[in-house]
Amino acid sequence: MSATKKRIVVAMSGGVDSSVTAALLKEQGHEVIGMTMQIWDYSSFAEKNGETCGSCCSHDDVHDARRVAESLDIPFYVVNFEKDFQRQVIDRFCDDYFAGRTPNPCVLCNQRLKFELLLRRARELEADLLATGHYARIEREPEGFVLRKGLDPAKDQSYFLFTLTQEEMARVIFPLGVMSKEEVRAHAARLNLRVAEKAESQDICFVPDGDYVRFLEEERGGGHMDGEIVHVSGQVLGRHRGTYRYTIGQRKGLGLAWSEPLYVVAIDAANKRVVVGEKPHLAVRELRLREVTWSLAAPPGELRMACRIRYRHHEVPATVTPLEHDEACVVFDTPQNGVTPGQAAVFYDGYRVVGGGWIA
Ligand SMILES: Nc1ncnc2c1ncn2[C@@H]1O[C@H](COP(=O)(O)OP(=O)(O)OP(=O)(O)O)[C@@H](O)[C@H]1O
Repeated sequence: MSATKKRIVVAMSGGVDSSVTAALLKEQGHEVIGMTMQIWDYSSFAEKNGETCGSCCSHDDVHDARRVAESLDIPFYVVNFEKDFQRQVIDRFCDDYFAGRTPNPCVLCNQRLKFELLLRRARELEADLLATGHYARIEREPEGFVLRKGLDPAKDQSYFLFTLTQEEMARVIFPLGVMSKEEVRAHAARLNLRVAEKAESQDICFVPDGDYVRFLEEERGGGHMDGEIVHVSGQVLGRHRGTYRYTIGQRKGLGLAWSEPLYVVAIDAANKRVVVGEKPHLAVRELRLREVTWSLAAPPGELRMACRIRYRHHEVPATVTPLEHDEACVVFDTPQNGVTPGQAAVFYDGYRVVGGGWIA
């Protein structure tokens, strides 16, 4: 194989982005191999609910990915990671909700499945690289690999990728990171890919109808997290049917009569309490992170950075101090609403991802 021609495994979901990724790499003359992870038994959902609905792990999508691979005339493999997905993503998703947190399963799926297990499979096939259709960029700088935001601000997915290590970044490419979604769709049309008009995938692929409460109760049963709704002053205002039904900042569906609008400001799962307060009670100046990872080495002391506390949050200036045991403390210049345990906080220096961790 020539120096520039590489063997590249493309993680194919059946969607537009990864299909275009595979097609462009093939067009550039690389040896491309398609690989799809079967991560969740979609048929059980469809059976229970009598529905059809595409998501990143449905059988329809495996079928679509296979069809695209056939049209590109590339080898195609399906790897069954259902057990790993259950253990590493779904179980933690449920654990988080039942512990009063609001999880972000996409980060874990990237970390544990795509860039650990799938990357390992790619290496077993002696591939030089693993490519995905993520909108982010990996660049090599003198001090090491650097993860950067995708150029299209509306599509940037760097937030979901903050856990990438140097070893992983050396073996992963994101060819779409320099493109806009329109450009990608135009490539799909030009390359005659039949997924060109396919809809975007769902937020949480294993909850295709968005009813995560039903999903949790099917997984773990309901009725054991019922308790009181309490005002920050200590006054009991009512009862709820499970702490996992609530998330920080939630205003709707509380069913409380009060002179001012009330928001969920804390979820105390140990005592099965949902704590509510007026809007000013949502503001948080400081938070603690656990399982913090840094793109390069952990900085020796505090750093000024821009911090994003959920995917659709505009990053805000903060001081981040690394602590022992992979923890960190973040102090915002201006208090932020909606600081939610279980979500990821990601630090940026301009376009560059410096690190991130899980809000404790
Ligand atoms: N089941 C899967 N098997 C293999 N790779 C996957 C799978 N799901 C997602 N990916 C990879 O991760 C990337 C990002 O996934 P995400 O769920 O964000 O999809 P997306 O942005 O809608 O992309 P696509 O249009 O390719 O579905 C995909 O482009 C693809 O490379």
